[in-house]
Amino acid sequence: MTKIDIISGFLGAGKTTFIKKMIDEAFTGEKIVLIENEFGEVGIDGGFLKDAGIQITEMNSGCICCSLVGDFGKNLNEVITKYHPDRILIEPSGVGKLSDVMKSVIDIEKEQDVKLNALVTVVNALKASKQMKAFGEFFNNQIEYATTVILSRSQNATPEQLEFCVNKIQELNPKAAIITTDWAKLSGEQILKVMEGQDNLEMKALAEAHHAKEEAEHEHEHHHHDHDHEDHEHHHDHEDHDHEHDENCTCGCHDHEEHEHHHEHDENCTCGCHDHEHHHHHHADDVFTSWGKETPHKFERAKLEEVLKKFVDSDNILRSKGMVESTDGTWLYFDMVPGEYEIREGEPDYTGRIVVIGTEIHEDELLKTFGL
Ligand SMILES: Nc1nc2c(ncn2[C@@H]2O[C@H](COP(=O)(O)OP(=O)(O)OP(=O)(O)O)[C@@H](O)[C@H]2O)c(=O)[nH]1
Repeated sequence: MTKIDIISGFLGAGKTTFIKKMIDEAFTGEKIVLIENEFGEVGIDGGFLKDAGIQITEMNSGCICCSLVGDFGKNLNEVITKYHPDRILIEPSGVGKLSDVMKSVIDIEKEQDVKLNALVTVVNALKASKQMKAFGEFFNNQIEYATTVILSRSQNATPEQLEFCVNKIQELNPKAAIITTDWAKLSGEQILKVMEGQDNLEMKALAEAHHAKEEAEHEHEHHHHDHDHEDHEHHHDHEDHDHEHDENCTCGCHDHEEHEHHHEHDENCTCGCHDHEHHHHHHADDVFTSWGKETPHKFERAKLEEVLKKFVDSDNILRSKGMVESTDGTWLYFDMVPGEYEIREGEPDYTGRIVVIGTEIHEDELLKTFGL
């Protein structure tokens, strides 16, 4: 029996850092496969466990819960048949919906000797409330379906921030265990006990129900499209119907009251969706854009800092990471999430790689910013 754990969390929350800790401390002796889904085209994280004997499967250029859903199921099946691992860790892209990833695993449970095990969501304690507001559709889904929520950076949060964050999480999911202690102070074993100690039956049922509801609404939208021009009255019926369903919209647009008048107010919604009349669910691919570049360019460390500082201050860049050669011959690995960035030295890689993910990003501007 292979255990399948899903470690979700918004862009830059700390999923990879957390997985690394658990592999080092809690999964020793187990045969592990890590399936990593990076939203960006250029895989960055894959290299870090090369030497740890962990089998890594990277799926890039899209989201395993939307554009890559079929490939994901196939990949998962192959991994199980080929490696018969003790445990598969799935790290969905930061903008994946946990319920959709769960659904794919639940489908595989019916065919293979596997068990959907821990449902963990990593949340940045310093940014949770802002991200919840801005990207609710993706962010909240990851919290709603988790059985364990683990806070990253809790050591840097004020007591008020921490309490506020926990209250918000509990509003969305009163049942999840929430790990609020700085995870560096906890052993991997302690965390594993919490992760595996939660019953996930209810969450699985909810995820299946959620999926079925989305499918039905999707059908309904198609139906709506089909009848748009043929039958005017019918069209109006459906419009009213849309209004009735406003309160169920999870699009992350902040003002649901205004949503009732969505025809006039479309342009104010920040959800990135261009067509409110017909789309009540969004795919990450519609809302977030990722840009990736492989480059031999040598960077001054100061220049890289300047770029990352600019990103930290911007409203639309949500994540940047990569590794580049520096002008002094060392290699600079960098990570940026809203509010913070870090640059550290690392091993040379086959070429420099840069990823930027955000809501309104333009390739030509980014090339200019990086001096490429
Ligand atoms: N101070 C602090 N930094 C953290 C913590 N967790 C993650 N980070 C930093 O946050 C950045 C992003 O962490 P990752 O583990 O790569 O986050 P991720 O969720 O895998 O990010 P994606 O690649 O966007 O999916 C890195 O610079 C980490 O060092 C934490 O608990 N405390």
